[in-house]
Amino acid sequence: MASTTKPIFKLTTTAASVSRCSQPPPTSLRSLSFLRTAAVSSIPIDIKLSRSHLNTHRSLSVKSAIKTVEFSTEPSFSAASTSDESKPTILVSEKLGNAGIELLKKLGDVDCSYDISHDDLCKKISYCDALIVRSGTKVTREVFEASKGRLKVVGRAGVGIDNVDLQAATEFGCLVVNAPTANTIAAAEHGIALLACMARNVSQADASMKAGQWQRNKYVGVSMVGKTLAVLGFGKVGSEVARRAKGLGMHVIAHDPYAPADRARAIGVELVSFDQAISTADFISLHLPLTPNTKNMFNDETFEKMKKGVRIINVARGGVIDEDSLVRAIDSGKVAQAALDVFAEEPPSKDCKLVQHEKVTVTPHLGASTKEAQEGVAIEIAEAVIGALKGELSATAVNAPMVPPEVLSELAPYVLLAEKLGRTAVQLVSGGDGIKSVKVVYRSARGPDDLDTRLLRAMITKGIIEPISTSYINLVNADFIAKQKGLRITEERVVVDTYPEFPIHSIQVQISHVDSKFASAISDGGEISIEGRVRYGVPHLTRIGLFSVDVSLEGSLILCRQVDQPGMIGQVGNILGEQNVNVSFMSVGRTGKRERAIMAIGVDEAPNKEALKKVGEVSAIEEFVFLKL
Ligand SMILES: NC(=O)C1=CN([C@@H]2O[C@H](COP(=O)(O)OP(=O)(O)OC[C@H]3O[C@@H](n4cnc5c(N)ncnc54)[C@H](O)[C@@H]3O)[C@@H](O)[C@H]2O)C=CC1
Ligand SMILES: O=C(O)C(=O)COP(=O)(O)O
Repeated sequence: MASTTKPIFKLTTTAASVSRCSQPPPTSLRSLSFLRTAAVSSIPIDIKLSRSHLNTHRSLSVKSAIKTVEFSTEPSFSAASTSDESKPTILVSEKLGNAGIELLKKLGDVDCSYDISHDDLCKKISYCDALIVRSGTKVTREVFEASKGRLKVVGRAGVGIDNVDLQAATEFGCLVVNAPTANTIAAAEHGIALLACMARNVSQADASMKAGQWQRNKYVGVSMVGKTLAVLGFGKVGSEVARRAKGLGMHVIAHDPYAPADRARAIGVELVSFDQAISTADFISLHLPLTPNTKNMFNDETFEKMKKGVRIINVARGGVIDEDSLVRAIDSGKVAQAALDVFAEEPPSKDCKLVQHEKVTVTPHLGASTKEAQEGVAIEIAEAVIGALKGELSATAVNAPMVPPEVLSELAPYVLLAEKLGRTAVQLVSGGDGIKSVKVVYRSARGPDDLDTRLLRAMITKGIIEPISTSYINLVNADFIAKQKGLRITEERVVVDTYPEFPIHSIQVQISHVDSKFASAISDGGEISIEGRVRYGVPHLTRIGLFSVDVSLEGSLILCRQVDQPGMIGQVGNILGEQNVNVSFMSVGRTGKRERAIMAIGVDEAPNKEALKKVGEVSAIEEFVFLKL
């Protein structure tokens, strides 16, 4: 079993045509919006651009993380690869619909180890690239640790992700995706089923008849029509419950601080405060996620505020109710009945008082369990996991920014520029107290609200941190790792008068409070400052400190500062040529004729020490630095 796969961040794209002018006119940008299928998940980047403007169909492959000092790249998994070795292993730990399993099988080896123990999960996980769970599997920090960095994605085949340690997932750079829509109706229908069942004592009467009784007087119920139902958590399930309850003739109110008022209005539901909701309702139906805020939200104090004889339905999460408090509230008569699909601990203990209570109707977490919902969820999660494994950014990512495909396609060339700038800037640092403060300035014709820079910031962070650490950084963990390392990244957006079709004109990276091994990279403010732009779809370095240059950020780079004079390019070129080092780009920026100049030389091969020594010995060269991009 190959265990060498690493998180990937992969953008795969083909340029139909690219203009050769330095700033392609707006029309050619449209042909540059070639990244429709650009995909992002994690590192390293592998970008392939077909440069058809050269009419050679030469494939330009930019492997970003391959030449750094402390960071070696093991073969990265690519879903496009056909070799079995690179097939991902997908562990499915709970029953998943067949349609989803079939989809997964097309991509990788699927191991259906249903109801696997936690210990066995920890043993298996280091061979798995993806894990698919429902609510029964606890994906703890231990699981991520045991995965040893191989696990790239956890797919939650359903909505609630309270059984996944999101913080640990993020720290380990593991994407978590869920399937948030396919079981909404099933859960709402189950909520309504429990509501009606409870109001009319269906389960109790059924059990009594099966025990040979005929107790018509004992099981007189209450009517629903005209009663007030408070929906707590007016999200997908909550609003579908509300819609159905309206159909039953109920007066529906809801509490949800984040719910849009127009959705409530459209369904005919009044949004009210928490206290108003719980104190006026005859029935309360819970549809909140389990979070630190909602844990034990229903406790002695909240039950006290409720109307005497209230009835409670919980199809959300057991943990939002303090179960001992609920038992007390039922026994005191404050709560007349409860209907519960979910429990703080699942399955609950055999002697769980709520399960045994005659005023409580229970089901074993069946909210999502309809054939239709399970097939839907299976397909939804399989597609999300497959996308993530292929390197696409998921629309249902739970612990990473969701970048819409159209934004992603626009930003793709700038993503590479961002990482290269970060990588270049960090190599210019020679000392100081470590890198603590980085400022990124985006120059763009677009207003600040029209530019989503999270992806770029993540890649700059990756470029800065990876060469100086052993961490693998991707969109999921970039902000976390930066924070952990005490790295403060601030962003500034400057509106410039240029083509608005281009999302970004230039990106500038400044590192302050550090010394530089190349003094010319220090700008007026005393910080290391470099700037870059995308030209012909390729990242270019356009400024170092106070000097303008124009050199493609590919391969390696030699930066020399010299007194501007004839013959310099020839001298350095000869030294490199003697060592068979191919020069790909050369650019000179100077403060004025015969004054200080910076020569930026792009080289395909890394020059050996002897060549670099000779470059340093050229008398007019005052300082130089060699950077691996
Ligand atoms: N029993 C079962 O089998 C199923 C249970 N569920 C659970 O149902 C719950 C709701 O699921 P969805 O509607 O799909 O999620 P959702 O995310 O669409 O809705 C949750 C709503 O709760 C609101 N909310 C969050 N904190 C709140 C607070 N403190 N007070 C009031 N409202 C708050 C949010 O603003 C959101 O609108 C989740 O806990 C989910 O896990 C969902 C499907 C099946
Ligand atoms: O989607 C949810 O939040 C659910 O609670 C459904 O859970 P399940 O997938 O049936 O274990």
